[in-house]
Amino acid sequence: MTRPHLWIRAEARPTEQRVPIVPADARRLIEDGFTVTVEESPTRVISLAEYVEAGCAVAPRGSWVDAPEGAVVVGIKELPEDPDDLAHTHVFFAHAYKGQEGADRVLDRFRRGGGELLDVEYLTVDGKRVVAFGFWAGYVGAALAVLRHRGLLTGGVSPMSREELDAMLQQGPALASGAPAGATAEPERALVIGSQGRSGTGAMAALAVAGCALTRWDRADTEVIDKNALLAHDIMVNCVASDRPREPFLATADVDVPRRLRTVADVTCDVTSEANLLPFNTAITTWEEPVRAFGSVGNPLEVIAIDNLPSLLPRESSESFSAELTPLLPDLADRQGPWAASLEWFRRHLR
Ligand SMILES: NC(=O)c1ccc[n+]([C@@H]2O[C@H](COP(=O)([O-])OP(=O)(O)OC[C@H]3O[C@@H](n4cnc5c(N)ncnc54)[C@H](O)[C@@H]3O)[C@@H](O)[C@H]2O)c1
Repeated sequence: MTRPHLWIRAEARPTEQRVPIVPADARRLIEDGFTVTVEESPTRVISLAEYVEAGCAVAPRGSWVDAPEGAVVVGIKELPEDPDDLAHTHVFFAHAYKGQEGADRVLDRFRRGGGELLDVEYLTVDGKRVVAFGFWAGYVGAALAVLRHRGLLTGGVSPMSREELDAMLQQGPALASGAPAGATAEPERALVIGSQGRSGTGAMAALAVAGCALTRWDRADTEVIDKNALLAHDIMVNCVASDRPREPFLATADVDVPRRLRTVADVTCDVTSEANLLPFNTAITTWEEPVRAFGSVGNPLEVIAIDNLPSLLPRESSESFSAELTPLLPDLADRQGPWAASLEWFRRHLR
């Protein structure tokens, strides 16, 4: 069976520490007959030595442009601006099929160079995505909401390890001011909407580590939205994959009513979409300024809507992404299964 040469490129973004294939999986692929080359990278969370130990060849950063014909270049986020023409097969998240900014230029680069895009977002089986970062997105989003609620998130955020994050979560809920000595703090009430999905599962896991009292809602629980029940939580995490407009979970009018709810993590980040289920917020927040406040000073509703949450836990995100991608790679040479589905999207958009 043909095994293509996999070329793990260095990520172009200076803040991106993730990698699509981790050394343990690279080793398995090499044992299975693949050749794996890994580029040097100043940002990757995993050291080059671990790849060398696994049997990978090493190449300079950005040398994929001269990779042998037939090599498949694997990355996570966007390619660098150069070169103009893309001649290889590339596996990454290109965000090129929904009219996104810069999408035409990406497709033009493939058109001119004769290369091929196998976008990870479109690797599907029976229409369902098979490689995604959802779990860790939900985990980090929920964790940041808890830390904010406890007064432990006051500035920007940057990539960290799960151990660091969990250690902060395990400090437990803050005691109310004026509480008597020896009193124990009540766990925060936290609601996850979309709790059965990938990010919802991750959110539930982080909230459990934090010791919160959990409520989980999925589709059946939001057919009729019990607004009073929703507002009686301290923390809400929105993990819903929503593709059409419907009754919002929280409307602008809900921001100014008396409510217990104070902190929202919008993992979904559909902030500019007509499917936005939290329409009082129309912009993402950032690593530098993760929190935006709505409502009055005495009754704020604080929202965290960071759209690159998995990059904040680069090692765990890389490991789970690699675990999902690696079993698909034996079908890559023949463009079978999910590869055929992704290739079909590319061909349709290249016309
Ligand atoms: N912020 C980030 O960094 C980041 C990273 C990854 C994914 N995401 C986004 O998070 C969202 C969820 O992704 P996922 O991988 O967890 O999706 P998923 O398909 O695994 O899960 C979505 C869940 O939402 C539920 N759901 C759908 N409509 C609902 C409704 N009206 N009420 C209640 N539940 C409903 C589904 O039943 C499912 O359980 C997507 O919009 C995705 O783009 C954001």
